[in-house]
Amino acid sequence: MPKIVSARLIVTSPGRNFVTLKIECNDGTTGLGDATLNGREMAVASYLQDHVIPCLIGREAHRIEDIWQYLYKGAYWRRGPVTMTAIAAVDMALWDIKGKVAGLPVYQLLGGAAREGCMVYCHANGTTIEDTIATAIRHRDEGYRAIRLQCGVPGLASTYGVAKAGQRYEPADADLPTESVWSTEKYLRVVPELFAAAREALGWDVHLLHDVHHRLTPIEAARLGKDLEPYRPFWIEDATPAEDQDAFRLIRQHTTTPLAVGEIFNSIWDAKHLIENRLIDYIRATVVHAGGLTHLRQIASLADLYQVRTGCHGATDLSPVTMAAALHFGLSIPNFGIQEHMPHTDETDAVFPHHYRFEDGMMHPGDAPGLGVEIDEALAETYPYKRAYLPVNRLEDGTLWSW
Ligand SMILES: O=C(O)C(=O)C[C@H](O)[C@H](O)CO
Ligand SMILES: [Mg+2]
Repeated sequence: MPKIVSARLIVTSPGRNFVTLKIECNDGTTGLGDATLNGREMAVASYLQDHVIPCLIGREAHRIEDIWQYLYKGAYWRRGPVTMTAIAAVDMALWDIKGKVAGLPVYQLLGGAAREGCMVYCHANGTTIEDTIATAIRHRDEGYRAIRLQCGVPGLASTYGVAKAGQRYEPADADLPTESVWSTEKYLRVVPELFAAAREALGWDVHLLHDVHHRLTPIEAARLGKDLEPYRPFWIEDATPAEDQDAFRLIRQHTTTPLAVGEIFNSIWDAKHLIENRLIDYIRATVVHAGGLTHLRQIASLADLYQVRTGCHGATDLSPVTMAAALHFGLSIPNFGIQEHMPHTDETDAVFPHHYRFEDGMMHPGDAPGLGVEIDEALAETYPYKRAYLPVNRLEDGTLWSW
């Protein structure tokens, strides 16, 4: 049985910040786990460095469930994004090690392939409806079967999900948070127009998605859901902040547009009420922020009982280690729905060489033993950490709002 002899953190910023945990065993096997929490990276790094790593040394790497329980129950203080991201990093690294020792890709350890690949959705965004649709057409021609549409809102200087001209979309800004201005009224006018134009241009053979990003009240979200119904969206995401879980009951009373929630959830307890009351259709909790494969498996199993499918978060702040873990997971579970795919920069891909691949609208984790991702530590060292934050949002009168 391999025993853990060392664990260390690699913090690197090849275009954006990533925190990676590398665990090494006495037989020389190593495993990687993603510990990135956008805008709060160093909190997780410290949690791991100061409080988790000392407890790992000498443990049997194959005892994944026991180590998970030890870190969760043993901390006394349970749940929360920092704790659960730290536990997730350890969990991913241990599955990686188990796969490498077994000579099997992680999806085989999780039960084997339940489908040929994981359908992914990409992002099309633009400052205007026309730009957004031009990008969506390009993505459809690249083979994507599902596309998320976000466009600029006339009258607002910037909008969530929309890149600055000529740049890739990356929400975290260096140094201190930028402030953006939000108007629900202006937003609610443009989104139905975007979807009408998209169906006109793209037809009906491609899934269309949209992220509201926590900005609407329940009744406004209900109106958006109704307005989009004629265009059959695959889902609207984070239609209202999910701390208020009964709000989703109100949205449901008004619309059949499917609802996706959960990218900021970190535990099964965040998702239980929404799933058991059939208030959502897709659960977006991820490997990295929801306690690793060990815990996400429990969330997905609960969801499966209620015909809720997965739609895991996959923005660029989730490292290639998480992307690989998500694909092993998605390939193996019965109730996979869709996986978000926002390709990383070339710099990030060079730091994290990987085996996952995109083909014909689907992604596959590859068949390398373990997760199938490595880290080029020498290259990682050339990209030092840079403090960065997500923006904050205010209404036009200055009231602080959800971003
Ligand atoms: O990808 C999505 O659906 C997002 O909402 C992206 C988030 O804003 C981002 O991951 C925050 O770190
Ligand atoms: Mg989102």
